[in-house]
Amino acid sequence: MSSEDLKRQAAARALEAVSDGMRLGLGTGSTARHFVELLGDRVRGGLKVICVATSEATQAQAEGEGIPMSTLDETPELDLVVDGADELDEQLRLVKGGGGALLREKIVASASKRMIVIADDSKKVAVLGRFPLPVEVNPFGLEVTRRQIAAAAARCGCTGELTLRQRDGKPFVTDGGHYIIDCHFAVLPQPEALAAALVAIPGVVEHGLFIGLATGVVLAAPGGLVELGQV
Ligand SMILES: O=C(CO)[C@H](O)[C@H](O)COP(=O)(O)O
Repeated sequence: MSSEDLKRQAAARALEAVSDGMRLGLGTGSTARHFVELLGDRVRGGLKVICVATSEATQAQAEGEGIPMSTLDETPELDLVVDGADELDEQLRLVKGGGGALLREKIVASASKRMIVIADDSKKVAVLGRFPLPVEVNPFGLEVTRRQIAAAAARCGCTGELTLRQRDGKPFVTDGGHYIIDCHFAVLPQPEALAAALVAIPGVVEHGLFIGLATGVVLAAPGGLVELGQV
């Protein structure tokens, strides 16, 4: 079974948690893309939902599927967000932002009663950190912020290369107009302490550690689906 098949299976399971009248957050990335496609089928079949996207890319996909879309200003309370992740652990702590949408993803997740994460089982790790931690930063004072991230991380037991994310030879720019520094720490021994240290840095807009937000996880493995938390 291909990795895309596994992602679609996880997406299909999450769709079972959706019912008529729900206000939904739509995640970003290749796994969330399957969910939006499957949701589009259900909407065309008569399901009534209103949705908020976590990125311009997802907004465009959802509109193309004919899914009724809203904004967080019009719909500030959501019932459920379904999103992917770059890494997750047994405690449902996540690393997100591989697709660069972490800020909107976190705002949408914070507005939602429940967050179901969908992924193939390669994303589950014993200790977070194998996937470089994305940190969204203001372009102003980039080098100051980079040094402050390195110092704060070292106090939390994390060392490694900090690289400015690039696309086509230029800094990658998020939907919010910010840059992303990818932190290659290999392990994050104290995720909560690191999260608190990063948000205290003035130039840091947001970081990719999602702690206390996911309420359920659907992992697709070749042998079947594995669920963590409440799905
Ligand atoms: O955080 C994200 C985007 O900012 C994605 O959810 C994450 O990168 C997972 O993507 P994929 O489903 O393509 O593996």
